[in-house]
Amino acid sequence: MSELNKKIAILGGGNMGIALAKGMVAAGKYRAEDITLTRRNTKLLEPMVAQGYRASSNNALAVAEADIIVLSILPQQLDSVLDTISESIDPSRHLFISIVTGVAVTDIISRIGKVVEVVRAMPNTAIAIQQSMTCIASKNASPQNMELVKEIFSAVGETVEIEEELMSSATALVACGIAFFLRSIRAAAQGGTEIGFHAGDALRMAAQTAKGAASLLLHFGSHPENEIDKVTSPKGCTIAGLNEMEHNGFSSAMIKGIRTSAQKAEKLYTDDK
Ligand SMILES: NC(=O)C1=CN([C@@H]2O[C@H](COP(=O)(O)OP(=O)(O)OC[C@H]3O[C@@H](n4cnc5c(N)ncnc54)[C@H](OP(=O)(O)O)[C@@H]3O)[C@@H](O)[C@H]2O)C=CC1
Ligand SMILES: O=C(O)[C@@H]1CCC=N1
Repeated sequence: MSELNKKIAILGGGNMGIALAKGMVAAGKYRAEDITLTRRNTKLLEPMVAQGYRASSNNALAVAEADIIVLSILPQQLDSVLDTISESIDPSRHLFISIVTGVAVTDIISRIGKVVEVVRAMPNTAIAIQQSMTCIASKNASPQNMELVKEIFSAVGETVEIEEELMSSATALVACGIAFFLRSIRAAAQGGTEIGFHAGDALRMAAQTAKGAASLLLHFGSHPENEIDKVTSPKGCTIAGLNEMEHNGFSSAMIKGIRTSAQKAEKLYTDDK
């Protein structure tokens, strides 16, 4: 069965569920009519229905009609959703993709009570514009299904396969990371406004500069310090600004924030029990 013929049920049509659905269709590999999004308040899915997607509040029916099931609910919503779909699951047919933070493959299997293939994926919100960084891991998926999941997420950005044990770290670095970089861009724009630019101009200038910095690393495959060395003139203003930031804990704040996020991600599901 080609990807274009597979039916997909995205359980949890919220921020990520919608972004994934849109990204998959925009990438040209999937049809909106083959994707069903579920949520309890289906009224909020009407704009998606207007674009050809299917919407439902019936998770069990959506699963029964699908080949691929994407779990995109919050960790604290997972158990009740799995309980409502367990009878509709056919392990010989269904492939599960879970983007739920902090939930292991074994957690899903033991809640369902059936040995289904589960691939965990950790994308970020840039999936909406096919610019996600998605980390993928599984303990029990076949190589073919791993390949299929990689293809799905490659259509909406870059992918990397990691050990499942590193999934919480991946959550902090790539999923939460979007917010961390956005906050640093906001801070740059606030600095820009203080030194003379209108807020809108400062934000555009900061965002394009951040894009340029990331693009340099991705284009040359270089280390940030190599690129920084090219900016910092001796006795210049860049090193003066950089050192002031470091004296105030810039790198340390980012490192500690990422570590705290990873620790929180690891406990999101279990702490809720
Ligand atoms: N946001 C992000 O950047 C990222 C999030 N994640 C993970 O992805 C998952 C989804 O996150 P996100 O999209 O941000 O969260 P949202 O809260 O936006 O989406 C969750 C959706 O699940 C729906 N939902 C809740 N209960 C049910 C139910 N019983 N049946 C069907 N749908 C239900 C909610 O709608 P309703 O209330 O109408 O039912 C809501 O639309 C989380 O596990 C998160 O940790 C992973 C990577 C990045
Ligand atoms: O904040 C959260 O818990 C989710 C998981 C990763 C990004 N957002």
